Amino acid sequence: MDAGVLNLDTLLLVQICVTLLTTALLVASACYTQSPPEQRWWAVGNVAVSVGMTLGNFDSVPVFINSALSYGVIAFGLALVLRGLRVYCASSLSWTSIAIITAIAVLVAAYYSLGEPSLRARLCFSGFYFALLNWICAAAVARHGSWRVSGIAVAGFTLLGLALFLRGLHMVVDADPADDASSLVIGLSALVVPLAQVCIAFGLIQMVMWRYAERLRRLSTLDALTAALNRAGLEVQGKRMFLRAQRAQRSIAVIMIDVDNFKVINDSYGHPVGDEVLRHLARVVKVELRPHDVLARFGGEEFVLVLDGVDLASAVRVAERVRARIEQEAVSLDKLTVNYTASMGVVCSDQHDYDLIRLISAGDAAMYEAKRAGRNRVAAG
Ligand SMILES: Nc1nc2c(ncn2[C@@H]2O[C@H](COP(=O)(O)OP(=O)(O)OP(=O)(O)O)[C@@H](O)[C@H]2O)c(=O)[nH]1
Repeated sequence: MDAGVLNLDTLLLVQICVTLLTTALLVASACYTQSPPEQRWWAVGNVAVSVGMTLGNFDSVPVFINSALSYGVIAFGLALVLRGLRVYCASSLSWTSIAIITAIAVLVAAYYSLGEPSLRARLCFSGFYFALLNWICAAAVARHGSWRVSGIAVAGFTLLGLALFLRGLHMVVDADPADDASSLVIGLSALVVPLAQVCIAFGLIQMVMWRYAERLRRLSTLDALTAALNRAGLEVQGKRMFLRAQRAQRSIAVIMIDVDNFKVINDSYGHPVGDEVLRHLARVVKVELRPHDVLARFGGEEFVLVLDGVDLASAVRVAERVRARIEQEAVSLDKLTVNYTASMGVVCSDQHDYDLIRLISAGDAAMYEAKRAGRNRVAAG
């Protein structure tokens, strides 16, 4: 296939249009008021790459501008994209590193355009250098998180790097750098580059959307006041825990916790203090939790604690520890100090089978037993 069939000028135009479109896509999504910082780096980085590519395609401007300056701006843009990726991966890229990445591009391109002019050397360098930067971007994302989330972006950066690398390699091997139009490799890479750019833009937006959806999903299962699970979260995680425990024939215990005379606390000190009591209770219980245990706010001032692989006697000991800590620790808010207590009902799958709903209602009954017996105590059911 002759590269002329691919019409190099048209492909170049397509490449610039796609760069502008993907830039617009990234800028538009970054304009959303709560856009994460990485998205803004990607948008600014893409703008810089677009500007650099446009500068590089002006034949009428001095050679320093269409080589050194345009290469510098493209490298700067890629470094900003890399910074965004590092921010996404909870890390960063210093301004010194960004300056070094940019300076290398400017200096080498300036050397081959002003010092020792060589179009071939300049094109080789740009192919290899930009390929390397894209592969560093691919590696930064690939190391972090799952392929389902970042696979498209990694593929895009890898593909773009490969197209640029082949372009550079082609210049080393046999091309006449002044005669791009006759080269199949150049034509094909001009076709692959916009494809990879679209891949990268969609991949980056997908990464952010996925994280956003994850955050919403997590928030929808959490109680906003105490950060314990809410009932929806308990249903999902509790069921999973029960299935795991049943399969492994492990006992599972449920502790129902209810603040004593909470209405009196609210009425005497006000709702903000009542809220602080609930937050305090959740904090105290969380200290006792192992990573796979679950705490949920069941309603008002009632909490459920599900302990995996724990028998009734051990669960009673945990409940007793939590009860004692609650009794000892005072809650302070706005110069007010309040002491409160809680009653607890403890039940275990050994006595009541592997059924979350049944265990919760049996635990509730045991907890009311504790209330009837005088509150501030633990009752086993
Ligand atoms: N501050 C605050 N109060 C809440 C919240 N949810 C429910 N309540 C209050 O919790 C109180 C529960 O009162 P009751 O059901 O009578 O229970 P109690 O006073 O703790 O009495 P016993 O359980 O018998 O010890 C009610 O006054 C509700 O308004 C909340 O999120 N914050």
